[in-house]
Amino acid sequence: MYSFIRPQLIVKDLSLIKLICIKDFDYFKNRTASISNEVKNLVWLKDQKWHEMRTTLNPTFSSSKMELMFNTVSDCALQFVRQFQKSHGMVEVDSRDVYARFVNDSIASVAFGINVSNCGNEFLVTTRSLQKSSLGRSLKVMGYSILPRLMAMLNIRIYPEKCLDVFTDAIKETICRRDQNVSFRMDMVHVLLELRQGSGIKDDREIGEEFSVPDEVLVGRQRTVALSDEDMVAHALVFLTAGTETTSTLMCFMSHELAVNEDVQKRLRNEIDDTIRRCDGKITYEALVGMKYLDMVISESLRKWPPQDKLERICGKDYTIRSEDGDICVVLEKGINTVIPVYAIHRDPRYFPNPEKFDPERFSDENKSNIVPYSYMPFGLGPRCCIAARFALLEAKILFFHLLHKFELVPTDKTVSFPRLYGRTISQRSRDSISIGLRSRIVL
Ligand code: HEM
Repeated sequence: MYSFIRPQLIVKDLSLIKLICIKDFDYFKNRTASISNEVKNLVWLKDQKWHEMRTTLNPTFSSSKMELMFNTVSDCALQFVRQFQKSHGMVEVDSRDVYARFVNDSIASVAFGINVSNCGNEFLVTTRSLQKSSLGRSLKVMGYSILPRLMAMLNIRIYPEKCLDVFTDAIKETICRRDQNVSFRMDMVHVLLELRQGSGIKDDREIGEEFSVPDEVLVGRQRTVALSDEDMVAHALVFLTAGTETTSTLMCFMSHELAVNEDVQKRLRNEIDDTIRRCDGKITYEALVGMKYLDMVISESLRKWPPQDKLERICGKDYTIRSEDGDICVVLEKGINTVIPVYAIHRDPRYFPNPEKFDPERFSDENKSNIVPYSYMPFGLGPRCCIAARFALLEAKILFFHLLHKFELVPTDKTVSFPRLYGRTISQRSRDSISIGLRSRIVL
């Protein structure tokens, strides 16, 4: 999209990728998604401010916070599964649509503290309108990334004011209720409120149990800035926009792979049945994160269908890359856009033999050490990697746990063998609707 404005360099060399994303981070600025503290216009934070905000927000997504949010997300997943249990026989669903609804509900629930099914349609309709891509909005986002000051001076808004009012009212109402102790729930609003009040920050356990979570998520744990109510609205909105399409895309493609790979689905269902038996019928957080095959299936879905198909970094200063013996390899000029083609690397047979095959075994304990460093990056790399990787994995794991406990996923007449992708969207989306049949299981 930006290639006609900035020269682009497509980087496939893994050592160069490491350099751009991790090592020489100061030279390479992020290009796409970012945390923002400006609710009206999605202004990317400048480096120092970004760093302060990122270290402030990191604890929101630590493993210990995920454990605390587990019940809230699990309730959303159970509610989602129950709606299909009401129908008899096989239910055919357009998975893109139903997962988008689930992810919306769960992020609304944890980031805005509201129960979508109780709060009427307005929130949902507004969220949908926010997520519809339009040329006008893409141009505004582009304008903000190129000329942020001018765009702000002209008071050009990325989101319609009415739409922002709905979100602002929703979160302010929740903050008010929580401040007055009218309601309590362990969710992102609660963690953000703790940050605002300066309590509960010390973070503790940071275990990268899940294979897909990049270690760099652990970068910087110090809280450095105080949050205002306005900041909280902005963050909730960024979480909603950054987290919905990516996570529902993962769920969509994972469903497809499970429906067409019966053996994988059967093995996963056996793991689910064993786990629920061991937990006396009620899944716990420890049991969920201990499910190895579930983690392997999700990791392989993210390998074959990475929801964000490329990473982008702009070179912030003229930069010379030298080989180990000092020879000049590449000279990058300030302003060049380096693009890391995640999708292409994930399907490169040098790193993932037989890449079209959906094979969770690549991520088994025995095999995962063979994965070449920097060849697998569904959540990005380095200090700018996805802040909420753990939350996204939690949502996907708990959803598939409850879904496969009650249903078999089967192909329908409309299921295509090889979903085609849109070429020009930010996250990887299927051009064909991904139709899945949900056939009730007899659970003993
Ligand atoms: C399967 C689901 C998801 C995938 C595959 C994904 C992927 C990514 C990627 C590739 C990046 C850019 C990393 C880089 O440039 O190195 C990113 C950034 C980001 N993601 Fe995610 N994401 C997912 C879910 C979520 C969720 C659920 C949320 C929020 C609740 C979220 C919030 C963010 C934010 C705020 C950033 C910007 C971080 C920063 O600027 O420091 N993502 N994500």
